[in-house]
Amino acid sequence: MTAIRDTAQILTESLPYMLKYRDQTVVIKYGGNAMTDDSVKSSILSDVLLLKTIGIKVVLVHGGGPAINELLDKYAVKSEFIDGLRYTDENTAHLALTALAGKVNKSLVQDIIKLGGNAIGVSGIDGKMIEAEQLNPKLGYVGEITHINTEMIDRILTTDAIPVIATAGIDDAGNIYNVNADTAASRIAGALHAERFILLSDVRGLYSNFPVETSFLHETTLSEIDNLIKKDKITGGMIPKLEAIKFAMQEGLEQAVLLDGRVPNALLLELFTPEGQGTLIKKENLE
Ligand SMILES: Nc1ncnc2c1ncn2[C@@H]1O[C@H](COP(=O)(O)OP(=O)(O)O)[C@@H](O)[C@H]1O
Ligand SMILES: CC(=O)N[C@@H](CCC(=O)OP(=O)(O)O)C(=O)O
Repeated sequence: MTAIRDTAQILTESLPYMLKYRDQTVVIKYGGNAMTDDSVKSSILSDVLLLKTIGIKVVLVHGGGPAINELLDKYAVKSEFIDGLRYTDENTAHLALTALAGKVNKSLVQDIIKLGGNAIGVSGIDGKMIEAEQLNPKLGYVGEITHINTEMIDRILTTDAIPVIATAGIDDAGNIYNVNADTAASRIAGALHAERFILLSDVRGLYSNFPVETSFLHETTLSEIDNLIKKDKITGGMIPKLEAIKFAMQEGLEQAVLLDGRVPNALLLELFTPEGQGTLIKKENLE
């Protein structure tokens, strides 16, 4: 009986948050290592489906670095990263699109349908959703995003299906670009004026002295992040993530959350409890 009462209490306490986010847009970036474990994937997708079911306009943007690596290995194509971005020749750009828009995107759609929901998977090249140009000749077909067309996402959001977006870019000449999924997701969240933008990763959030647990930051600002980067307290894959967020904030995104996708029901705990779980990044401290 107590357990049932506890459940009822939890549901009641989450009501204000459910009402807060109903009809609001929540963009979730899913990628990296949080993708490789099937039980983690299933927990994340069932949370995503629950958000959709209670009336949140949820948009799932995904990467899939490990799936790209696997396909490149299969064809014995070597690849290297320069400052966190994969050097991409034309063949690699097509293989990256195949891995992301084919394997990863369709398996996410399949899993959402298996859970009882509905999803429409599209890539950034469809409908010119993600327009891009060459970022740097040294990186080959790595794209710099020039424009996000939100029309198709808006249309899917009027249906019962969750938009699932594979991040690839295209230019008017039809060249396909490999774009960093954190960057693409940040730009999509900015263009949609999302109420919440959540980046799922395999770390609890941001630390001022990684990995010292007591240095975990529940909340931070862009200027604090700049200071930490200057002091070399933020390194590796976290830097492009934060740069992507910073850029999107300059374009209008209000906030972003770094969240550990490995924690069961991380999305529900983040959105529907007062404490939150990850690191909330704001433009500036308004107090
Ligand atoms: N200050 C920091 N706080 C948190 N993580 C950090 C920090 N500095 C570096 N990192 C590293 O950044 C990693 C997250 O980036 P990355 O592995 O690229 O994520 P993804 O799961 O999207 O591939 C963490 O696993 C951690 O090793
Ligand atoms: C240019 C570039 O580096 N693109 C990434 C795209 C995938 C990605 O970003 O996926 P994750 O979110 O899983 O890391 C790549 O080729 O790995």
